[in-house]
Amino acid sequence: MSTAAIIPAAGLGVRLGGEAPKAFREVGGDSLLVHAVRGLSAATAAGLSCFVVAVPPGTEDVVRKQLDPYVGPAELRVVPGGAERTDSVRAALDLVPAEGIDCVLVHDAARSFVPVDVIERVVAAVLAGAPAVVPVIPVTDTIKRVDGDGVVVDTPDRSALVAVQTPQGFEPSVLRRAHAVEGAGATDDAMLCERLGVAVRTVEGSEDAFKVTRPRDLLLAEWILAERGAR
Ligand SMILES: Nc1ccn([C@@H]2O[C@H](COP(=O)(O)OP(=O)(O)OP(=O)(O)O)[C@@H](O)[C@H]2O)c(=O)n1
Ligand SMILES: C[C@](O)(CO)[C@H](O)COP(=O)(O)O
Repeated sequence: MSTAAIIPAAGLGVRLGGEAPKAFREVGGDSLLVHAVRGLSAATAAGLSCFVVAVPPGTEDVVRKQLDPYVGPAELRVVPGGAERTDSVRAALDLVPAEGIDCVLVHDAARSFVPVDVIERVVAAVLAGAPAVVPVIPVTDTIKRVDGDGVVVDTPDRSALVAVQTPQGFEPSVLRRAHAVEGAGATDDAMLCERLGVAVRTVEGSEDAFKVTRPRDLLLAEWILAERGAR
């Protein structure tokens, strides 16, 4: 059994702010990207044999050196990312080995602290036959749909809503088919599969798999590291 991990890490992090691209921002002395790669590597039951990381163009050599100590025996490939997340994933997918891979994970560098059990659940579900798998957590706010003027249209039944995280897992040919079609407006890879009519299965995610998006998320990241260190 062999898994490849695509890590889109080419975003600028406009909402986070700061000088460096988001994946290079440090928490506890390591970049968010290093935390993400270390997390995936720790999921030994996932059988990771290859990492393909999409990075801001021009940073490929620096990233290769930075990540090399954390990938263990797995192969490391680094590619320049694209304008949108979907473009970065597609560029990385082109470098996933064509043979011998049973599962492809797509994992945001910005979801740097995903617990091992979430990663392993996603891979296990793909290996059990699900073509596409996403980790999810319940929505805790009441969600409303609004029109262009900000007026509430309706309130969807919250029990049928979930928040979607990464890593998302795919049977390799399904992900390739999904990315072969126009990806405009897709904010995750499962959405591309949905457009093909592929059934996307959910597994339990974790609050620790939150996406570092805004400055206060860095405080949560520091807290998670401190809590894990204290265990
Ligand atoms: N062109 C892009 C845009 C995003 N990403 C990656 O996709 C993940 C999720 O994206 P998001 O958190 O939205 O990151 P940014 O696009 O960097 O954030 P912002 O929208 O605030 O600029 C991140 O790991 C980010 O690096 C990417 O590889 N290529
Ligand atoms: C892929 C993702 O993290 C799943 O929640 C999310 O869709 C990324 O969205 P963003 O618009 O790039 O923040």
